[in-house]
Amino acid sequence: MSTASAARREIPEATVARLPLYLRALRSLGARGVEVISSEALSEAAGVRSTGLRKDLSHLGSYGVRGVGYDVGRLSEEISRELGLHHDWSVAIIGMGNLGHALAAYGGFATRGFSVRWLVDEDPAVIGTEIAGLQVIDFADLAKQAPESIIAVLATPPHAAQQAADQAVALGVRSILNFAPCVITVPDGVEVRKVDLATELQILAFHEQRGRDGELSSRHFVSKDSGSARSIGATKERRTSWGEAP
Ligand SMILES: NC(=O)c1ccc[n+]([C@@H]2O[C@H](COP(=O)([O-])OP(=O)(O)OC[C@H]3O[C@@H](n4cnc5c(N)ncnc54)[C@H](O)[C@@H]3O)[C@@H](O)[C@H]2O)c1
Repeated sequence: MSTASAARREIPEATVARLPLYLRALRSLGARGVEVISSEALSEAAGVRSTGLRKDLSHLGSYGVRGVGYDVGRLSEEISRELGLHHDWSVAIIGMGNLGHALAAYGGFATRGFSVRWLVDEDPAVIGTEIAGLQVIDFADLAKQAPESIIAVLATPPHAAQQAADQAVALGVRSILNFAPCVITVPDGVEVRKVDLATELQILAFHEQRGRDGELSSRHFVSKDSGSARSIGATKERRTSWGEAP
């Protein structure tokens, strides 16, 4: 199938969200010299059910070879292409406080095809300073320097996030990763993804609490205040079925 027709193919949002998990697992397998992988082993490596994985990959037109599995290199290529990772993306971080500093200093984006090229702030005391080898600029300079297609990472306080998003959108930004704990409104055609560690912690707390409640009720012979109950909620060690790489 041509790249153009692949680009037109509808892929469910839930599948798109899992593609990076498959890609990470495949790259790790490839780095360890694994050339072919069964759907079961790949699903385990990615932490996804194998039936879901087969369905997801069928959206890409990848069905693997029955009884053999998926070619690790080829599938990595297909997923990378589908995710648009065959060229570098330029990223602007907006809000250069604690989080902005940490994100700017993180080297892991570049190895995955995302170059942090602009650091933006509105505070005159911050503008002009150098962070991780880049000079912090304001929106006016971003407008002069940035090409059309950039991804904006919002790391402003929540009260400033909407204004910062509006300014980014006015510059033509169509992709925003929002770290601020608030909802931002954007016009049609602009994609917003949200990262919120506090929400993830709350979900973990929910499961931790459920696990503890279940443990306590099933282990009714252990007194709650005896101090003898084991720690609970530990995750089982995951084992890969393809064994260790040579
Ligand atoms: N998603 C997460 O898991 C997560 C984790 C930590 C922090 N946060 C959030 O990230 C944001 C930043 O946190 P922080 O500790 O770095 O804050 P901070 O106060 O240290 O830094 C915020 C920076 O944004 C700048 N700023 C404010 N308004 C701006 C605007 N309109 N345009 C450009 N820059 C602007 C400020 O000058 C400052 O440099 C907060 O919203 C915080 O809640 C999210």
